[in-house]
Amino acid sequence: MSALHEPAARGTARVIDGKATASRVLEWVTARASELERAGTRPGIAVVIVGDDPASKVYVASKARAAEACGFHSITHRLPDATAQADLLALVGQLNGDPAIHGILVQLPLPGQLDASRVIGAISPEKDIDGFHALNAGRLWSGGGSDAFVPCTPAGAMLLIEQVHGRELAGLEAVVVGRSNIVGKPMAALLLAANATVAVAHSRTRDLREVCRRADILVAAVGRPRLIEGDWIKPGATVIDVGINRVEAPELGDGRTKLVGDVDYAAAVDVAGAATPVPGGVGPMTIAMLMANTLASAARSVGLATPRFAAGANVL
Ligand SMILES: Nc1nc2c(c(=O)[nH]1)N[C@@H](CN(C=O)c1ccc(C(=O)N[C@@H](CCC(=O)O)C(=O)O)cc1)CN2
Repeated sequence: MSALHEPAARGTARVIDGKATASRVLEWVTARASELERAGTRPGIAVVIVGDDPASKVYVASKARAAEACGFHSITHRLPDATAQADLLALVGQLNGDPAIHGILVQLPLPGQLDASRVIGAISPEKDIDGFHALNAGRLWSGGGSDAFVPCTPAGAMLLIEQVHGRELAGLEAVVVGRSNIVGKPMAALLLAANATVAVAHSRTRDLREVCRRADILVAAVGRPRLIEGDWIKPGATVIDVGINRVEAPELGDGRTKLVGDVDYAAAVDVAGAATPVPGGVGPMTIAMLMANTLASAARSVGLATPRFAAGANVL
């Protein structure tokens, strides 16, 4: 085992600071965007939100703020809850043809009358900064990574893993708990592309605890508050918590709530070598990587190579 892969001693998990890493990515994007604009292309992003989901409204506002801070041209389309599929598809079609827009994103989840996979399928793959279009998913799985837009949450999680292990994960076992198209599956593809040995576990996996205990890198993305307990974690493992669950917090009084991940963080830090907190771990990386994907799209639209941010190994 190389020095980079050596686990920390029990009880001393390093905190992987997603907020700080996201700031570094955003600074880097801002600098590259300004160079691109000086060369004649200002990156443009369009965010579409349908309905009034409170969390979605917060995320969309954060995306618009980040885009403006990066110097992008940014527009947000807010559509009513009862929007018809045809109207949403018409808007996507219009944005596909707008040369000032390099990245299009439709905030999920969508109201029940709308078919998310048809809407995602209507976004031009060259403007699909979420990386959810089947063509980009296929490119990711078939190793055509340089042309693919990689979904933002897994791409951000990989940058956090890179800080602990570097880019080469050969010899390490990774377990991804969760098999969504947005996180679990692309996460597995990225870990595999970095040469980790990858297992994807889910609600029907037999003896999930034992499967998790094999992991040198454990990624939790199931949306079940504190599902992963301390004794599910291999001592010294790197634990990446993608879950963002709002739970009641009686200790705060006044019926208040708080965010927790899919991992019991207090227990995990006693066992893991490194771990992401919630909030402040993977979450902030999602928006930073969205800005990086928009920058990449704008660069590609004028035939330039895709600019890439490198996190650097063992910088924690
Ligand atoms: N079209 C998309 N829809 C959704 C995506 C997505 O990537 N594309 N992901 C999530 C929501 N999301 C971005 O859209 C998102 C979630 C969480 C965070 C974040 O920064 N979380 C913070 C806590 C924020 C809080 O206090 O509520 C953290 O974890 O520290 C950013 C973006 C679903 N929909």
